[in-house]
This record gives sequence, C-alpha cells and structure tokens, in this order.
Amino acid sequence: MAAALQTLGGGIGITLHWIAFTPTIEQQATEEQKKKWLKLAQDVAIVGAYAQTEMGHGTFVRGLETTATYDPSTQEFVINSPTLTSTKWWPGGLGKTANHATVMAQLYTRGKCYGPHNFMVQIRSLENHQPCPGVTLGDIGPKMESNGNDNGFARFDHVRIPRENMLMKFARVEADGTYVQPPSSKLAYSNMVYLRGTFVMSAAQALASATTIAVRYSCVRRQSEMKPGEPEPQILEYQTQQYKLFPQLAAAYAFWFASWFMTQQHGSITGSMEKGDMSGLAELHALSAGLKSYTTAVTARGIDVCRMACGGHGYSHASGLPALFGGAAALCTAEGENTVMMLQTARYLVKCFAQSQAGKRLTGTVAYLSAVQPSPVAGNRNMSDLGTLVAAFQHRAARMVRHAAMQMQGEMQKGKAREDAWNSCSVLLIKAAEAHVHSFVVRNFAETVQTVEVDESVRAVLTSLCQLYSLYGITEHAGDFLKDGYLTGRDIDAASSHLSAMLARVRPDAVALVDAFDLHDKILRSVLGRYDGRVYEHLYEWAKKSPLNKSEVHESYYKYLQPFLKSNRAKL
Ligand SMILES: CCCCCCCCCCCCCCCCC/C=C/C(=O)SCCNC(=O)CCNC(=O)[C@H](O)C(C)(C)COP(=O)(O)OP(=O)(O)OC[C@H]1O[C@@H](n2cnc3c(N)ncnc32)[C@H](O)[C@@H]1OP(=O)(O)O
Ligand SMILES: Cc1cc2nc3c(=O)[nH]c(=O)nc-3n(C[C@H](O)[C@H](O)[C@H](O)COP(=O)(O)OP(=O)(O)OC[C@H]3O[C@@H](n4cnc5c(N)ncnc54)[C@H](O)[C@@H]3O)c2cc1C
Repeated sequence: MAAALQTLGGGIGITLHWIAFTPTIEQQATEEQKKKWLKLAQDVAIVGAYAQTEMGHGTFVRGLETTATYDPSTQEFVINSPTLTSTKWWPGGLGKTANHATVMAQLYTRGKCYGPHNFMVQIRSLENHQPCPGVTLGDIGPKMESNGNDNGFARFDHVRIPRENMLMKFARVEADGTYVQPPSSKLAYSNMVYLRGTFVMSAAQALASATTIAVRYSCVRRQSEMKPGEPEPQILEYQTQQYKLFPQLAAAYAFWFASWFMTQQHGSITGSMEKGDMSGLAELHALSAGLKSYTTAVTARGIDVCRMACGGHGYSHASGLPALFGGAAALCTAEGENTVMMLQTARYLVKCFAQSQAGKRLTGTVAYLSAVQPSPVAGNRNMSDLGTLVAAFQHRAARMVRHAAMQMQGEMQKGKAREDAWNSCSVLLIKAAEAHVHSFVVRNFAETVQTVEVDESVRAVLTSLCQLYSLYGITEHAGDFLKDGYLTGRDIDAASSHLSAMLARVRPDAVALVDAFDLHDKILRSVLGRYDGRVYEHLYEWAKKSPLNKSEVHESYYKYLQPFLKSNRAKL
C-alpha cells in the first residue's frame, strides 16, 4: 500500500484505483465481468474510484441515497442522485483522475429496494476525459493532508448502464428483473473488510516511519546538560525521550506482526468463503474493524508524540512528521470511522459473551472470553514473564466485556429497548472492545517473538520490545488491572520499574530496530530521519529552497509592509 500511496503528482491520485477500485472488481465481479474489467484496471487502461460515501452518509451504508433502478424494458440500471446529500463525496480520484467508478447504490427492481450494491459506471470519456452525459464531477477542495489526491464529488442524473454492470458475484438481477439473494447481504461490504485489514499494515508503516525519523534524529540532536560541565548529550539519553519513543517503536513492531495475522486470517477465511463456508465472516469483520480502529488511533497519537519529541524541527515539514500525522489521521476516519468500527467489534463481543454464558465454547480471537476465571487471584506476579503479561491483558478484556454486557442486560431488565440499552452502555462497550483488541495485539506480539525464525540474539531484543509494549500498556491503564484486584499495587510498581529497565535495555538497539524497517530516505521524505544523519546541512538546503526565498525582498514588502511602515513613521 505504501507504493500505491505515492500519488503521481499534485492534483491527481490513483491510490484508490489500486487499493479499492481494483480489489472491488477482484472480490465482487463475476468471472465474466473480471474478463471485461480486471485486466483493464490492472494495466491502468482505465482508472477507477470507489464511490460509496455521499455528502450526507459515510458510516451508515444502508442510508445511502444514490439509486440504481432496474428497467427490464431496456435491461439497464438507471443511476440517479435524487438529493444534494446523495452526491458522492470524498472518493479518492473521483474529482479529476478516474474515468470509471464502482458506485454503491440502493438497488431497486420491480418496485422493491434490496439495499446497497456495487455498480460499474463509466464517468469520463476515454477519448477526451470529459464527464460522461448525466455525470457531474469535481474536486471537494483542500483537506488536512493528502492534497495530491483529488478526493472528489459526483452526481448522476438518470445515467443508464447495462444490467451487466451490476457487480454480480454474490447478488444478481436477472434480465426480467428478478433479484437473486447473496449468501450474505454483507458480502457487498467485503472490500471494506479487506481494506480495513490493509490499514493495519499502513498504520504499522506510518508508525515505523515516525519512529525511524524520531529515533535517528534523537541520536543526532544534542541538547542541554545532563551533568554540569559535561558535553550536551544525545537527547535519546534522556529517559523521558525513551519513554516517549520506545513504546511507539514497540507498537510499530506489534502492529506489523498484527498485520501479518490479519493478512493470513483474511486469506484463509475468504478462501473458505469461496467454497461457501461463511462461518468465519463475522470474526473477520470484527477483527478487521477492531484492529483498524485500534492501530490507526494509536498510530496517529504516536506520530504526534514523535513530532513533539523532535522539538521545533519536528513541526517543520522538513521532518516529514506533519504529513505523516495528516495521513494517519485520515486512516482514523476513512474506511469506517474508528468509533463506529470499534462498536462493531463490541457488538460481536457481546454476542460471543452471550453464547459463552449459554455454554458454547468460544474459538478464534475470543476463545479467552470463556476461559478466563472471573475471580481474580491476586499475588506477586512475575511482571517480566510474557505469559503473565498476556494473561493480565486477557483478564482485563474479559472483565470489561462481561461488565459492559451485564450493564446492558441490566438496562434491558429495567425495561429499556435493546437499542437504547446499547446506546447508554456504548462508552463501556467501546472501552471493552479496545481492551479486547489490545489483548489480541499483546498475545499476537508474544506468540510471534516466541516463534518467528530469527537469530536468538534478535529474539532477545524482540522479547524485550514485547515486554516494553505490554508493561507500557499496563502502566498506562493501571486502573483497569487493579479494579478487581487481579493485579495489586505492588504488581503495578513492579511493572513500572521493569518498564524503566526495558527502556535502558532497548536503548543500545534502538537505531538498529528502526534501521530494520528498511525505509529508504525517498520513502521517509524527512531531513531529520536521513540515513546518513547529516541533518543540519540538509535542513539549511531544504529551507533555502522555500518559495519565499526566491527573492531577497518579497513582493509583499512593497505591497503591504512598506506603505504600512511609512504611514506609521509619518505619525511619529
Ligand atoms: C512506508 C511509509 C508508508 C507511510 C504510510 C502513510 C499512512 C498514511 C496514508 C494516507 C492515506 C489516507 C487515505 C487512504 C485511502 C482511504 C481510502 C478510503 C476509502 C473509504 O473510506 S471507502 C468507504 C468506507 N466506508 C465505510 O467503511 C462505511 C462504514 N460503515 C459500514 O461498514 C456499515 O454501515 C456498518 C458496519 C457500520 C453498519 O452496517 P449495517 O448497518 O448494515 O450493519 P449492522 O450494524 O446493523 O449489523 C448487522 C450485522 O451485520 C454484520 N456486519 C456489518 N458489516 C459487516 C461486514 N463488513 N462483514 C460482515 N458482517 C458485517 C454485523 O456484525 C451484524 O451482525 P450480527 O450478527 O447481526 O451482530
Ligand atoms: C482521506 C479520506 C479518503 C476517503 N476516501 C474515500 C473513498 O475513496 N471512497 C469512499 O467511498 N469514501 C471515502 N472516504 C469517506 C469515508 O469513508 C467517510 O468519511 C467515513 O466512512 C466516515 O463517514 P462520515 O464522513 O459520514 O462520518 P460520520 O459517519 O458522519 O461520522 C461523524 C461522527 O459521527 C459518529 N457516528 C456516526 N455513526 C455513529 C454510530 N452509529 N454510533 C456512534 N457514533 C456514530 C462518528 O463516530 C463520528 O464521530 C474518505 C475519507 C477520507 C477522510
């Protein structure tokens, strides 16, 4: 995805062609339809956008207003934007780049609505790139970041497309207008599940980029006096700098390993689904939604911690950190806004908890929910043992899921409708879902460092990083672990002191750990994070290239400052 994210230059962007449009054809088109469009997309003989979100709806897909009404007399679908709020709004590449789009629209046939389905619509001429008849296109204007991408808008005025342009791998409409049900109505959402899964790797890469920049710069930057009269130390020698950066570095590794698991799970579950076994879809949706939400949120915060750890130069675009933050911030909203996605995971957890209460043995990422004992067994735990740390996170998550679910049951017993009970417990539900995903990331990190085929010296470093990540999580959320006495105050103190020891242990390997991400300077695009460490010379060169330095006295002096100064001097 990193390569795909490199836009081809200002004003156009084919990121979404690669990460959303083409995968939608791969996942939702019939074999016949793939023969017609997939190679064209793969060879970039056509450029596409994934047009789902509208001005009035992004999260609530079932509320989308664009319509696709089947006309059996001509065997065509009529694509229409009935209201202003139905205008497609945000899709990457839609404004100026794409000449095709997969359009998510409410399917109507024989007077009945069958919900959102994907349709292939040509939106610009292949001859002169002008919008097709009935199609109005444009860019939505400047954004927080990624302004090289033309996120656009589109309106459709009764645009006719052949019946065969409905992506019909799952659901179908026959020539006479008969609708054929898909195995699951959620299969139309399958590309979103796929893309959320890829966001976990994007988050890992973004956090890896930010920690590479900040760790390298923290070895170049010398500042202040640790001891009077001694030379200024590298700022990475300050424990506070290590406390800022090393948990983010550990999280980058944790998320990188979590994305490996996500990719493997997606492949295996979608493989089973190809054979008609839909049993894994709910788990895949819950895991991808939760991991996407959790990793992108931690990454966006973590990048800003890295930026602040680099002082003033971190605030300069020369560092590359503001752009990284802007991109990572987008990942928190795009492909399913984080709160809504974490609530989807919470919905799955509540369902699994109820099944476990009814005696069902749970499997997969929720298996621990039925295995964890409700009664805490306090005692002096070995807070440097990975098994102990994993068990603590699983106990915390199980307790919080149980608490949220029981709260909801209590609200319903008081007579509240399920939906009202859900809403009044949704903050608890979000926290429980976050604890669940956090416990998955810790467990997966621990299992990966224990099994990955590496030299034992590397395993030792990765184990320290996993301990650091876990201990940081426990100390940052100490209340959750203390609440039922599962951990004691002494355990938390032990975790804090062990965390300090881990900071010191990781320090000698910090540069090697970021170099291991192998992010070329051309990808990092950061003067502070240069592999050769020659920050200051290149910072000066970078600044001299600023457009403001094209002339010694800027034209604004003559237009504004000079007359202003003159008039002020005249009053003296
Ligand atoms: C090396 C250097 C690299 C540096 C990296 C730099 C990083 C920075 C990158 C910068 C680039 C930034 C931009 C990147 C590109 C952005 C691309 C974005 C594209 C988009 O945004 S596309 C549009 C995305 N939109 C969404 O995701 C919409 C979200 N909403 C929904 O998915 C649904 O509306 C919903 C899930 C919230 C609700 O759906 P619905 O109402 O239908 O369902 P219910 O909540 O009622 O649940 C009913 C049951 O259905 C199940 N369900 C729901 N969804 C799914 C699913 N997808 N799969 C399976 N099952 C699903 C629920 O679980 C329910 O089941 P139950 O059994 O009844 O409980
Ligand atoms: C950089 C970028 C690129 C994008 N690219 C594309 C693209 O290529 N194609 C495309 O189709 N779309 C794209 N999008 C749009 C994106 O998918 C939507 O912005 C996203 O789905 C959120 O929907 P929304 O904007 O309507 O926000 P809303 O859903 O209106 O969210 C606003 C607030 O309401 C809250 N909220 C909403 N529903 C609930 C609920 N049920 N419970 C609790 N709180 C709720 C949310 O948590 C959020 O805080 C892109 C967006 C961005 C920022």
